[in-house]
Amino acid sequence: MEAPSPAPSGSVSAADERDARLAALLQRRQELTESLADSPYDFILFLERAVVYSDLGYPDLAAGDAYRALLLTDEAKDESYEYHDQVTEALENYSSSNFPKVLYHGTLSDGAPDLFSSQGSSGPGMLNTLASLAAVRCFQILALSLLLCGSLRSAYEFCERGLKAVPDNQDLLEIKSYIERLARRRLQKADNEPVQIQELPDRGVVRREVYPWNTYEPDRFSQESLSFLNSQLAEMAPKCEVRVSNLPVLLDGASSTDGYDIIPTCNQLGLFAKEDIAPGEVVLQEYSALTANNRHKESTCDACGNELPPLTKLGTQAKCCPECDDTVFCDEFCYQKAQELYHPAVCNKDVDAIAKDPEAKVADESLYVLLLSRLLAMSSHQDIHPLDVIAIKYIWGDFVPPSVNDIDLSVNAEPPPDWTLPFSFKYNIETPLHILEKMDIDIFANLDRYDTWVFNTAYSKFRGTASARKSLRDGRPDVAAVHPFWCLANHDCNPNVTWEWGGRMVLWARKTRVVGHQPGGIKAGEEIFNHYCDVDLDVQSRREWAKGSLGGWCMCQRCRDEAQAIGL
Ligand SMILES: C[S@@+](CC[C@H](N)C(=O)[O-])C[C@H]1O[C@@H](n2cnc3c(N)ncnc32)[C@H](O)[C@@H]1O
Repeated sequence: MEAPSPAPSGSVSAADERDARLAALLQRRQELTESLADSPYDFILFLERAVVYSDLGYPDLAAGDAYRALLLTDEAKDESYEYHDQVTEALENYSSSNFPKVLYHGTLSDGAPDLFSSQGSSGPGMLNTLASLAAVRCFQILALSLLLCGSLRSAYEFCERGLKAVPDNQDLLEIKSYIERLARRRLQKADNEPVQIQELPDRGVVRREVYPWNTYEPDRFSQESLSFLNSQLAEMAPKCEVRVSNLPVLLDGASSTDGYDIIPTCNQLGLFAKEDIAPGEVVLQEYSALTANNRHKESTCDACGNELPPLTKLGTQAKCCPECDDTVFCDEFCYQKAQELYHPAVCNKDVDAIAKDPEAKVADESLYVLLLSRLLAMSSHQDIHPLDVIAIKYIWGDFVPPSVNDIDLSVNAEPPPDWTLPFSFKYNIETPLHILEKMDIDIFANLDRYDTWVFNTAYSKFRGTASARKSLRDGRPDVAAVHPFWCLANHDCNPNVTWEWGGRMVLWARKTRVVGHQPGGIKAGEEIFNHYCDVDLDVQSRREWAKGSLGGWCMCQRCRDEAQAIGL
């Protein structure tokens, strides 16, 4: 075999071509985002950006844009709708001689030619033609993108809605058969067995990353970030400080490195003792209003998530919001915190029932979307970008580099294993937009704050850091919270602290350590190690658990020693 000849100088390698294509797509995305800031009701721009997202390999973001475009096509068709006039104005420059290229996609009107030809090529007729064609394009992008994200039931529903308008549309028919094929494979059904829509899985996974255009992530290791975090920490944990911690790289599964003296490590943040802390002493006490409760009309504080105080003969210290009686707080402190941080954005806005009392199988999802809802209320009330809300700004979302997430874009490709952010049309796109609309936020004109990628970034930060409490009645998770300082403490299966969440999240120095029942207490300079799992479990169970919750095989000293001792 001949050795490959070196590429002639000046020739472009495949990698260079790929990089150039990526750069051009990112540039186009930026331009379209800026155009949308100027003309937020132009559904053609949303569709164009959806296509760019698809080409970049972000089908979830493509679905988000196609869905906003679809909502705007409805606005265009009905004069009585809220944004009808704005859509009409935004689209007045399109005409039959300046027809949007994004609508030249196959024969969008297959099976229903009259639907489009009879509507006209100027004025309101033109608007209707554009809206009808764009709606079909939206259905195609939604169906295909949601299929790629694994949200099969929603993909199928959009296919069906599209086929109702254009029954012979080839793209939609093909996508429908792909969905059925994939569903049969996932449900382990034979090729000819019918698939019922209700049985289609709707939960998939998408990329979990700092998007290339996300300028909101701080450099968490910079002196500026550390100083800010430590100024905030001073009151809740006076004997601790935030520092860079060197942690083992988590592995995907069993490895032979348990006995090694040196294992691969990476830098993250962690909490450290600045002074000696005595056994049993409180290490940290943190208040958070980034909480969620998925039971409608439950007796918990709207702000901190704690059980409301009981009614005594002298009454109760609980306090209702004077404007919306259904919202109750533990006491004056929680009421004032809510007023300061989020409540005016949702007061009397009819958001209370959204995502409440869910079926058991989506109890977790409902808590995450309710945490997002609280974050959106904080962002709106504090008039800042959601990713600048202090409660999440410095949280690391266990992101992986965008290059690791790149995909094969063919319809037959499975999501690659590195996609780890749970996704569904309902919780990542539809419900957040519904919540914003209830809060009287214009979901088109405020795209810079409330774009789909912003929701995904917030979800990445919640997953892995939110703590949940289970109901004593039925064991379902019904209250959740994010405590951004508590969650800076890393995990160890021989922890030196333990935690409890009531109205505050509290960390205590353990009186006795798990390994060898050594006395507790933490020396100045030592790292604070919390436990994310039940440390009484055996090493195998702890490591299985850690794969889901910590992000990989736990490599703490106790796990490595115990695994080596039993020859795992
Ligand atoms: C709740 S955060 C802890 C704070 C985090 N280190 C930071 O920089 O913000 C949980 C993440 O920290 C890392 N982590 C925590 N404990 C660890 C350990 N014992 N070994 C390796 N990584 C750990 C994992 O990446 C995990 O997903």
